[in-house]
Amino acid sequence: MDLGPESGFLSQIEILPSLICADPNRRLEAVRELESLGVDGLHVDILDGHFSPSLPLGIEAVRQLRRETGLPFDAHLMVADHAYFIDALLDCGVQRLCFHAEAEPHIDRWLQTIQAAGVAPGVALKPATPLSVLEYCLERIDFALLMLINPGFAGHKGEAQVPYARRKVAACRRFLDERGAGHVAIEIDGRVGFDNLADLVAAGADRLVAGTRSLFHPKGSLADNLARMRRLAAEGLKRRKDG
Ligand SMILES: O=C(CO)[C@@H](O)[C@H](O)COP(=O)(O)O
Repeated sequence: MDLGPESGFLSQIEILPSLICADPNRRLEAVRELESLGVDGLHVDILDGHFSPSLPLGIEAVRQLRRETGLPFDAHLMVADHAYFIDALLDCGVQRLCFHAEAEPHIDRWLQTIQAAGVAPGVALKPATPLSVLEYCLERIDFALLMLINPGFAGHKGEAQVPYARRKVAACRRFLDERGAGHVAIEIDGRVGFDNLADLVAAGADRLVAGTRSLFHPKGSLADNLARMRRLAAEGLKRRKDG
């Protein structure tokens, strides 16, 4: 699905700061700074303490931030109850919305609901979930979100990226291309860092969820870290294009 320029998302490799990685006491300032730096959108993680073991950001916080910024919201549900959260996020005004295939027996129904609301739908997969789950979603989705860690915590608290991250991203790119679904973007989430992002882009990732190992890395400013991410993303894309 090509949403075109009205989707609000701009560049080829997108860098999407993960809101749960910003200092909760400075979240609004961080959003303002990120907007001034020209990021492509904000990644909005919603965890419910049930499907995923933490509760870092609530719907009301998302609603308040929505009023404060014109940046597109790229929402990622890691929840058990899709009826409540999909309705709430559509009401908040997000531009993209994905949910986990593992948590939903009626995937196609929710993709249609999201699409009918004029929002770009996506399906998210936990690390060990096979890509075959995407087979009959391809006509409906704008993106596939590949989690490269198990849903739960941003970097300071959680586990390492899975060792097969690059292999899964490359396999997903092939899976999509072989089915004529090259327009479906691959978004990657979980420990995307300065050390691995060029490789992951070279393997086929189009959208990078930027967290504690890159954009919010404590050693640099947001501006410096973003510039470094952009350089590495461009290097990875060149490698992908050069084959
Ligand atoms: O979604 C989650 C955890 O469930 C996180 O992966 C954040 O979205 C990004 O944080 P880093 O792993 O990049 O620190």
